[in-house]
Amino acid sequence: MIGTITIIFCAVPLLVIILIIVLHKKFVKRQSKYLKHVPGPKPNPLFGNMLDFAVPSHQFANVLENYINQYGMIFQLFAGPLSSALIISDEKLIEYVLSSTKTIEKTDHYKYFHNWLGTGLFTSKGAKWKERRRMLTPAFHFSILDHFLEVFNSVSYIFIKQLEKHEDEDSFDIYPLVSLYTLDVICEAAMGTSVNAQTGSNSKYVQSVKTVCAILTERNFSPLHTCLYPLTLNFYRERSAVRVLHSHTDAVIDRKIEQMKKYDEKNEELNDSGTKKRLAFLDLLLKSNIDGVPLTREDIREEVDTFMFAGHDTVASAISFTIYNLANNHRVQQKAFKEQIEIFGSNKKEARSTTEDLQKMKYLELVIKETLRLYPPAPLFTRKVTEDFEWENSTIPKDQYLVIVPYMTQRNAEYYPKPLEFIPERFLEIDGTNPYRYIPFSAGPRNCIGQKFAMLEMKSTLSKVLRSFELLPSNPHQELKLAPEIILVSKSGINISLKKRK
Ligand code: HEM
Repeated sequence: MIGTITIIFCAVPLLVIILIIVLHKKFVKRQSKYLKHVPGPKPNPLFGNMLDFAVPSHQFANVLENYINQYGMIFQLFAGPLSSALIISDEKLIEYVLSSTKTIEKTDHYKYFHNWLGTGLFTSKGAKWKERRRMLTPAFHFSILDHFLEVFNSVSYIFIKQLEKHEDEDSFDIYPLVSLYTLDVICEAAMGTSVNAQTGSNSKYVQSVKTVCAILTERNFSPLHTCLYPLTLNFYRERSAVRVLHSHTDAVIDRKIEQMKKYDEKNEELNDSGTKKRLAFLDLLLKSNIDGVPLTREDIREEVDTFMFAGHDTVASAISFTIYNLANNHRVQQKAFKEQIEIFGSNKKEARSTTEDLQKMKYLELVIKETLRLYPPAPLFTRKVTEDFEWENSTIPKDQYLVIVPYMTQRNAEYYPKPLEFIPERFLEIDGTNPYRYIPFSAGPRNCIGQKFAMLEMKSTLSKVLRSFELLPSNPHQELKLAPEIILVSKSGINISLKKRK
């Protein structure tokens, strides 16, 4: 009896492994038929090339760099026995992929976001994505974004107070503070309410956002991410955090609907005290419709939640790395500070930026652009091929996964001389080059809808920081350990030091 059980226990896994190896061989044969001119490392029958990524996440970029040195800017990796992806940092193929309707769909990895975001703009596809994109584009028009300046100005006031607590410390990690700040900004902008993330008074909501973002990152890099996920502790932690997030958003929507009922069309731009009302994306969503049909409560919630996710850690990463670069490049900081003095005068540390002020910050814009080149907040993103297409003697087949890697493209010495040096002025001289070598906000029809909002937020925040503090390198100096997770982060923190300006 025991002998029979032992045989079954040994035979079943063995058969499964043999089956996987046979299927893998067939899959590799199919791939090499289509992608015969695409190089790449030989895959292991059970793990593909994933064993090379069994290193801490801050070493992923080195693994990719070694591959690029060996195989070039388009190569194939196997993400397991039966799944392959083309890893692309070549500007011409990026241009094709981001412009073509044959590659507009996102991969199945975006399904991980469905529990929280449903199928809002970031995760939807096909006709639903098209309708939503058309409906939401006016909400990001420059004239409407003007309303958000007031949000940036008032929330950054608290941010500066939080930074003052770290004055004269030799070294502190600025990222967690910036991340709470951008969460406050996006909550006010998306929902028109404050969660006071910086001062900690609505910590249940804030904690749930942080929990879900951390679990999503882990899930993207864990082998337990697919069918085994419901057996993990994270599954239950995510479920309970998402419940908190949804009930918060629902309550805000209900309150907004009640408020809107109170005001007639004539008064709707005014609040209780008769002053101009702050506009939130939610106000616009409540007035939106598709072909005359208003959005349902669930439709609205998924878009508000989408902005919450897409619009907070991306901007936090960008602002933190820009502050780091300013702190570590004295010449650049001096030039950026001089520009601020020219706009505001020398005794206007607390002055609120107007649209005209922000337009004048040309050098600060170059500093931000150069930061997004070296430290793109979305270091890679993926697409799925929906129809075969030809590329340099290969057929890229339907269902093929494509991984676009701005982090590598934007550090390529062929595209950017002295690629690892921080030189904002390089953006004064790049006219005429292929725009697809610079894609921190992606490009084409599925690019970042929040790009202008993000640029305004970054400029207005950094202007305030530059006018309030001299930014200094941390002491002792701490190397960044860059990890291209969903968002680009530094595993060793983004450490700087601050001195209050007189
Ligand atoms: C520095 C800040 C930001 C960066 C670098 C950034 C980058 C990106 C990138 C690379 C994509 C394409 C992702 C993909 O294809 O999977 C994207 C999409 C998107 N972003 Fe941003 N983003 C930023 C800020 C924002 C903000 C502030 C918002 C909202 C207020 C936002 C909302 C979105 C949405 C909704 C999408 C999906 C668009 C679609 O699929 O049609 N982003 N972003």
